[in-house]
Formats: sequence, structure tokens, C-alpha cells
Amino acid sequence: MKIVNTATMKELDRRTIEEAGVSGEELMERAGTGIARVAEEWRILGGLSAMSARLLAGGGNNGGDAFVAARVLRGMDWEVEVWATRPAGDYGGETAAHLRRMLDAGVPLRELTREEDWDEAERTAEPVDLLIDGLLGTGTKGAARGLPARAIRYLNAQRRTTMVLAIDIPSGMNGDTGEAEGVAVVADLTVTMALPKAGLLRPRAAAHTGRLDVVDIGIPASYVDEAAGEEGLEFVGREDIASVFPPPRPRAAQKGDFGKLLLVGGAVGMSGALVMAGRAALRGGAGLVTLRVPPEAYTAAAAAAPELMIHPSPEGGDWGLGLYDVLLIGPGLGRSEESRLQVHHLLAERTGTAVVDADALHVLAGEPERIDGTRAATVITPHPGEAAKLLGCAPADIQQDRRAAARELAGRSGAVCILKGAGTLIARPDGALAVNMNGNPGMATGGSGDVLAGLLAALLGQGLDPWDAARAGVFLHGRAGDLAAAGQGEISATAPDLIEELPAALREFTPR
Ligand SMILES: NC(=O)C1=CN([C@@H]2O[C@H](COP(=O)(O)OP(=O)(O)OC[C@H]3O[C@@H](n4cnc5c(N)ncnc54)[C@H](O)[C@@H]3O)[C@@H](O)[C@H]2O)[C@@H](O)CC1
Ligand SMILES: [K+]
Repeated sequence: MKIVNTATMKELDRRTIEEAGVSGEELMERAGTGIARVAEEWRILGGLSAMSARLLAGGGNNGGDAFVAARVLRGMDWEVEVWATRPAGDYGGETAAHLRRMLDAGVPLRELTREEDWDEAERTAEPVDLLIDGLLGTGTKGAARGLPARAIRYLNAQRRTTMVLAIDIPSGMNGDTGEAEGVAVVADLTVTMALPKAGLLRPRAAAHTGRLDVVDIGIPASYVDEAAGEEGLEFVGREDIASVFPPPRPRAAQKGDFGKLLLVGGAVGMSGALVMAGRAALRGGAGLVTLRVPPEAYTAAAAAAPELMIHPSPEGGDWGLGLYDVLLIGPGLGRSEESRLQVHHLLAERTGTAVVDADALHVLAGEPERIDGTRAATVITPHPGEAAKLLGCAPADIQQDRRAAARELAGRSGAVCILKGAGTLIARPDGALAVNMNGNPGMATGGSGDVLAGLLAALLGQGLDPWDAARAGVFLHGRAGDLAAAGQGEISATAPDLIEELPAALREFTPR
């Protein structure tokens, strides 16, 4: 999905209104309805019944989106109230029209037009389940000032106990640079209109944006095609995944049609990592999954996972690689001399597609060229520490310029590189780069990477090319993480929960 700057977005809105004949009021209706839907989905996923929200509206159209969202949420039986920084009578255009409709629907409005009003409101306010930030959007000029700045400080003070959803852009952030010149909202979730704004995806903005969802407000596709997008970066959007997943399955399908996978790793004490990758591969639709673990780890691993075929790694090195479509090497592999030799042997002999993960990346420290993804399609999945090993630098150097690191790794290894971490990047050897913005900090838990690796192997086994498999795998993994967090909470969600949520994440893309 294309990433745009705020000037391009304004031009797209203008064309839609003036050339496609969609009224500004209708666009705002779609925007606010999209916000309400995301909030309602969050309620349902969390298994919550009655919900309350406080929406903060600034003086422009971003506040208008909040007025619509408040009205729609009220229609969904939410308890809502709106705090506005501007007197009701001062709003104009479509925002005024939607304010009237909101008031007609019985949504209470508090006009907090002086600093003292905010002090008073803050002192006396009841806690709510969700705070929605409609203070400043793409019309922001410079650092947040005046009442919007006061309101931003209120939101950030509530953050420890209350979820914060930002409309379009976290207020106070510059939508083009991602810079917060003054105070800016720290959101759990940003729901942006039509297309992601460039500033939301700048590395320095990640702490403010949180998870990023895009709402379709019906900008004609031809206008989007003609618009200038961000150079050299795309966003992994839901429709990008829908166009590649699920791959078509013939009715007469057999398990061999969906990939024969060989997973190698799982040393003593770490066999759980490979078992999790195997389970994730099965949930991800793999046909046949075979695990190879060191002989000493075999008994424990086999007992742990009866649904997987598990064998000891072969004596003498005959792995039968020609029998498999996909090789995954790394989860729980360990760093013994034996495993180092295995990595070199398997990479040199492989014929099918490969996923190289975890300890297998360690073995290749300083020499990503040895992966040689130009010989057989390959995906590598380093976290910043592993990326640093591969490139022979410090993890801080990687984080300093994640885009450059991901590109260098893809270029030198010839593989598609998934650089994990908040705002996971997917780089292709030719320089193409995509950023994923779902998932949550709850996924920073042991085994989360093993689940991703297994899912990737499954997608590759079903015939997706490495670029599509990487983008789809990262998105679906993040979505499963968000579903797990909705159910278990970010603190308690574990890697097995991620595997359990894979079916729900996948079902969003297929009715079957
Ligand atoms: N047709 C459109 O343009 C659409 C716009 N939409 C929404 O409208 C937003 C853009 O609306 P606007 O252009 O009205 O602008 P905003 O609502 O982003 O902000 C403008 C208001 O904020 C004040 N302001 C600007 N910079 C400030 C600062 N640094 N400190 C304090 N106050 C400041 C301005 O005086 C004005 O009252 C988008 O982000 C989106 O949420 C959506 O409704 C979809 C359609
Ligand atoms: K906002």
C-alpha cells in the first residue's frame, strides 16, 4: 500500500469531493464510522460488554471525525461523551453539520474552552475504557499550542490506565516528518484515513503511532494510482495480504500439494522452539511437517508433539533434502560446532526454498553472502541482535537506521530479509522495502520468532513467493499477536497463544 504525505492526502480528498462528487460530509461520515468500527472490534475481541469512551475534539475536521465516531458508537450502545476545545457555535462546514447530528443523537458535549475548564474536567472526570484523540490531524501547523496541547497532556497522563486511539495522526505529531515539535499523543492505536501518512512510519514516530490501522473512505483507486507515494517504502496493508493469501486450493487437494517442510533445530533444552515452529507451520496450512532434532533431544521432542513427525537428525549427513519443498533451519538449533556444520551443509545442499532463523543466523556472523539467496529462494528473519551479528556491528547501529540495515542484509544475502522489532521491515534484494505496523509489545516473548518462522515456511510451502510470504507472514503473525493480546492482555500473552490465534487471523482472509 502506498504511503503519502499530508499534501498529497489533501489533494486526494479534494479530488474525491470535487471530481468524484463525494461530499466532504460523506467522507467525514466514512472516516468517523471507520473509527467507531475499530473501537467496536476492540470491544468484541476483548470479550467486553458495556464500554465507555471519551472523545476529545479539536477545532478542525479531525474533531469532526470524532463527532461522527461518537454518534456511531452511541448507536452501538457505548456510553460516550465528547470534550471539545472550541465553542460549539464556532464550528463550520461539515464539522458543524456532524456536530449537530451528534447532539441530536443525544451525545453529551462539554465545551472546554479555557485552561481552567480542563483542570476542572480532569479533576472530576469518571474513568472510561477508551480515550479517542480527535484534537489535531493533517491540518497541524508546528508544535501543539493552547488548548489542544493541554488536552494532549491530559491524554498522555491517562495512558497508564486507559487505551488511547488516535484519529488519523497522534495529535502534536507532524504527519510528514513524524517529529513532535512539542507535546504529542502517545497512542496505543492510530487509525488513519485512506492511506498511511509518511510521518506515522518514521522510526522516531513508532512510540507515538502504536499499531496502525487504515480505514477505507472510498478515495477512487485511480486517484491513488496517480498520486505520488513515498519513495522506496510501502506499507503492509490488509488488502496487500488479501491479494496473495490464501493461495487457491483445488478441491481435490492432497496434503503433498501444500508443501513438504523440513524443520531443523531443537537441541536439548531448546526442542520446544522447533516444536512451536512446527505447530505454527501446521496452523499456517502446511501439508507435511517433518522435524529433525539431535538424537539426544529426540525422545523429549517426540513426546511433546504427537501431531508432528519428528526424527533424529541423520548420522552421516544424508538429510534427503530433495524430498522437501521448504527447509527451515534455526529455531532452538543451539550454537555447538555440530550445529554450525549442519547450517553450512544444509545451506550448501538445499534445493527448495529456505527460511534461515535464530541460531542459524549466528553461524553466519559477518558473512551474510553465504546464505546465497540467489541460488534458491530464501527468507532470513533476524531480530536486531542477529542482524548486528550478520553485519558485524552493534545492535544500536542497526536500530539507528533500520531501513538501511534491512536493505543491506537483503542485498548481501540475496534473500528477503525480515528485520524484526516494532515496525518490522521486509526488504528484498533489489531494494524494495515494506513496513508492517500491527502487533504489540506483548509479542516480545520467548518463542514468538519461532512461530513466525514456522508460519513463513508454511506460506512458502503453499507456493507464495518469498516477498509475498514474508509480508503475509509478518502481517498474520502480528494480527495473531493482537488477537492474543485482546484476549489475554499484552502482559500474559505467550507464544502458544499466538499459535492458537493463527486460525482466527487466517480466517479473516478466507471464508473456508
Ligand atoms: N476532506 C477532508 O479533508 C477530510 C479530512 N478528514 C479529517 O480532517 C483532518 C484534517 O482536518 P483539518 O484540515 O481541519 O485540520 P485539523 O483538524 O488537523 O486541525 C486544524 C485545527 O487545529 C488548529 N491547529 C493547527 N495547528 C495547531 C497547533 N500546532 N496547535 C494548536 N492548534 C492547531 C487549527 O487552528 C484548526 O482549528 C484529517 O486529519 C482527518 O482526520 C477526514 O474527515 C476525511 C476527509
Ligand atoms: K488526532
